[in-house]
Amino acid sequence: MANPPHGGILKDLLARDAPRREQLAAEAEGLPAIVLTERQLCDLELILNGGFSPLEGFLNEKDYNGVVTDSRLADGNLFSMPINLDISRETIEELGVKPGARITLRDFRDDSNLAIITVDDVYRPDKNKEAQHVFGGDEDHPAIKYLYNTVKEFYVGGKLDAINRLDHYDYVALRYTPAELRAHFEKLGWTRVVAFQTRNPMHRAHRELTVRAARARQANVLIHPVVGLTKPGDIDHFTRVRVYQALLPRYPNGMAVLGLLPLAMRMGGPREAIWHAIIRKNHGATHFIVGRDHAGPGKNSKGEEFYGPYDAQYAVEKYKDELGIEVVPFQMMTYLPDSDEYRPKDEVPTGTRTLDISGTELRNRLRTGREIPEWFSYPEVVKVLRESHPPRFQQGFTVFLTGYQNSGKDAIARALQVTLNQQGGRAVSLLLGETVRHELSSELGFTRQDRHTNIQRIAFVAGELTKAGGAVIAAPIAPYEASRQQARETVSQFGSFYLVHVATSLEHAERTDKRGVYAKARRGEIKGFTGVDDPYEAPTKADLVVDIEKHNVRSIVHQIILMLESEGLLDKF
Ligand SMILES: Nc1ncnc2c1ncn2[C@@H]1O[C@H](COP(=O)(O)OS(=O)(=O)O)[C@@H](OP(=O)(O)O)[C@H]1O
Repeated sequence: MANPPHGGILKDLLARDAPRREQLAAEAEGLPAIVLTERQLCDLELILNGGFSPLEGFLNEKDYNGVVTDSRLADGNLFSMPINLDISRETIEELGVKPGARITLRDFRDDSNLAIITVDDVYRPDKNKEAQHVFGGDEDHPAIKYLYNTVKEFYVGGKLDAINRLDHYDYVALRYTPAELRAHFEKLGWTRVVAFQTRNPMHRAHRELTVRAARARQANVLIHPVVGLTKPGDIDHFTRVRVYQALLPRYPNGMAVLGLLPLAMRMGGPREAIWHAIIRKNHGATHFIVGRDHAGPGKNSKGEEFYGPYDAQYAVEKYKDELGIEVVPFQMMTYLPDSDEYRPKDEVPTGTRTLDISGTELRNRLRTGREIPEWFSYPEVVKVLRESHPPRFQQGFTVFLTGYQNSGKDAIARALQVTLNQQGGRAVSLLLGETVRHELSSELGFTRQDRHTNIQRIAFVAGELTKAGGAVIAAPIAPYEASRQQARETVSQFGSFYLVHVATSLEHAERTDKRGVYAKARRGEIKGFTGVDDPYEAPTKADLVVDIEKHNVRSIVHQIILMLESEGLLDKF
């Protein structure tokens, strides 16, 4: 038998309401609807499937206050994380959200009606109190930032009627609801299950740790990674799930199961650890591993940790008896090269040589293509990570040239395109101002707003091509600093961005203008022309500044190539 759920009954609302499904679905069509955010959707999924048992809906004020202050629902049950449906004043007024009202909860991805909430109350939370009690109050904390910047002013409490389960299209077979996981354990004859929470790729240390935990308790292992929302900057869940799948055969046959958890993490350290334990208990696990700095958000702007390294372990220890899931605390695992084994840090005799590779170091090695040793990870795991993190010479990049019309930027861009084509290895895309104006921005003029829009369109396309591993050369005038900065931010999400200022003087550009565009502008036939009667804001933070009066196109292209080479982008093909 799997572990009984928190509160005694698994609140599988989907199963409970299945007999009334058609009736509820018809009712939902005629009700006002709230379209849920991504975080709310994650929360809803775990309310509907019983992952958050004993919750049957979003917290009303009484439950919320209890959870915030004492980690307890009004009925006394332990629950450490407030689960709220936040809503703006406008939505309240527009939809008539008031006690007794029934409101449909809708999925923003496909407009499907997922549930109906019967409003218990609508209340304004004390966000300062929530920030302080639940997350520790540090304003750099990501959940506190989210609370102040994104969470709406009011919370709606109320129980739910379930209509549809959320549709997923990735790794569907691995997304077990608590009931499904319980049935699976039952089928396997597992009675003792150690759950392992993770939002990172798993390597040898994690495999050793989970096997050790299971061995000591004669249990099996549930690898239960979060695939909902994790910390920004984490490796995406698609890659991670492929990693877990690659790792699974490294466990003794039949020892471990992989199940995905659609949780929206808050990085709430101690509070989050208790919540995680409750969720795992609901999924049937009997044991739960809590490591160092469990669900911690890293460091604040002053470089300090938000929580003590073992605060999460102390917190779950405190509620051990009523949690009803045995918490397995563990220290960091470290590698002992002389005996070729992993051990928890506190079990390493003093003076013994140890080796570790930090997450940052791993990312560096992936980026540069440097070796990742077998003592650290399995080749099949490394292969998956390398596919998602190609070394620099396979990554995309954007070279963004800016300067006056006829500054030479177009000639440089064309010559650079040819040079990169000669090098091979990447598709090269050329986005000349002229081409973009024709193909993407033909309805735009040259007002500040239109020019900004034009540059952001270029940035969008450059970002997508960079993501796909291409080399992008863009060469609009791009006269405004703010537009260029925003373009840099857009592209940098996907790869390197280099701003090259073609700082040829206006006099030179105008004097050598064979097309007579400047002359037209001077005669007033073109209005608001850059350099004539519209400003060009010279970049303050260009990666390279070149000038066609000082160097010819060939040597400028060479300078750009040397810059790309020094970044490892042209290393080897
Ligand atoms: N008012 C005004 N100001 C600047 N440029 C003008 C203007 N009107 C038309 N053109 C012609 O448009 C081309 C430059 O467009 P860009 O997209 O590079 O400009 S911007 O970055 O959006 O500011 C560039 O075309 P080409 O000369 O063919 O490159 C300009 O000559």
